Amino acid sequence: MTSRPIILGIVGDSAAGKTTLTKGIAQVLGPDNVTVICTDDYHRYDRSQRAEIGITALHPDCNYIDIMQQHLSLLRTGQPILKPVYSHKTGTFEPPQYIKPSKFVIIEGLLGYSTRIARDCYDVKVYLAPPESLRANWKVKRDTMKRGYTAEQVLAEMEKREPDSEQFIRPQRQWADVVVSFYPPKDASGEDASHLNVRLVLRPTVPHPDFTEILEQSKVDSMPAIRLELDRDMGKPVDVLEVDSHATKEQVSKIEKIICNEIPDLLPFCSLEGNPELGKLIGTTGETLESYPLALTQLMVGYHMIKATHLESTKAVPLEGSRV
Ligand SMILES: Nc1ncnc2c1ncn2[C@@H]1O[C@H](COP(=O)(O)OP(=O)(O)O)[C@@H](O)[C@H]1O
Ligand SMILES: O=C(COP(=O)(O)O)[C@H](O)[C@H](O)COP(=O)(O)O
Repeated sequence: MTSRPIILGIVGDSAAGKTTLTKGIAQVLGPDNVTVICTDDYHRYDRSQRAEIGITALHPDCNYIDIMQQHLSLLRTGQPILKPVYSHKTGTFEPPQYIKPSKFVIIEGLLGYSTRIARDCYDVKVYLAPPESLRANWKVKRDTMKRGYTAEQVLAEMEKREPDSEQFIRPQRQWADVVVSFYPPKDASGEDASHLNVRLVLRPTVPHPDFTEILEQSKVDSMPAIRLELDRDMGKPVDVLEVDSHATKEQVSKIEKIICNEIPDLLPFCSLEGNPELGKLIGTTGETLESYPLALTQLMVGYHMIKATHLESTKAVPLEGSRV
């Protein structure tokens, strides 16, 4: 048991898939072990005030970033918070909620990495970056089905938000340890969620599993379903792991082994054998979807969270003679 919660950040634009990935990871780690916080609750203005002022929810001035930061720092040290509550249903605020952090805390939202103090609170930072066309489809589908907007209203809102997306949301990609982009394969006719590939940008800000074997294989085979390349992201060197939707169970299990060999207690949480929830997600219409690219994404995030737990428990044991 670590002395403080392990904090995962999931940041990205509206409808980039933050809530979906958060739910999947919470399911994989066991919902009772996870506290989820959505930073939309820190909006400074309600929906009608925003319209009146002419500010979008993506602008830092439209959010209590200072209070979000304070709460992040409290959660990191295991302390409770009294969190504001924003309702996407009514566009107004509801009574605050008392929240005590569990073993793992997932903070998902638009501006989670916008300040250094906030960034320093996370153990693992993920940024979601689907292609803009896919995000627009996801947003139209979700906001028309679940948030009461028309498709025209959603598209007009996206256009209005674009300058703030460019200035405040997308630059946060640079702070992520892992950038996740689900994308449709080139030959895909639609955007069936079970057929999306994933591209994982792995920054050297955290130590990733040793994928040398995959790198060697990628040099020999032409376009294997799972491949690793050295690349650059925002100008900086990174590893890129890509998983195609048609990867086989054997190929996925091979990666799983590489990851779990290093951290055996990942197995019950994160292997296809050990956890039937891995790689599953609930689609917009409530349907259950299953995908290996999603399973490996959840596995990678789980790996970093469990690893952070180990690092923390090593730190928590004082070295002999270190007490004064
Ligand atoms: N990995 C994914 N695969 C398939 N569909 C997804 C995925 N992530 C998100 N979606 C779709 O996009 C919609 C918006 O995702 P959501 O998680 O609500 O985004 P956010 O929380 O970033 O606003 C969801 O309703 C779902 O239909
Ligand atoms: O962009 C988002 C964030 O939510 P998400 O990342 O889940 O899309 C919402 O549009 C704002 O919170 C404003 O809400 P509203 O639409 O209620 O005015």
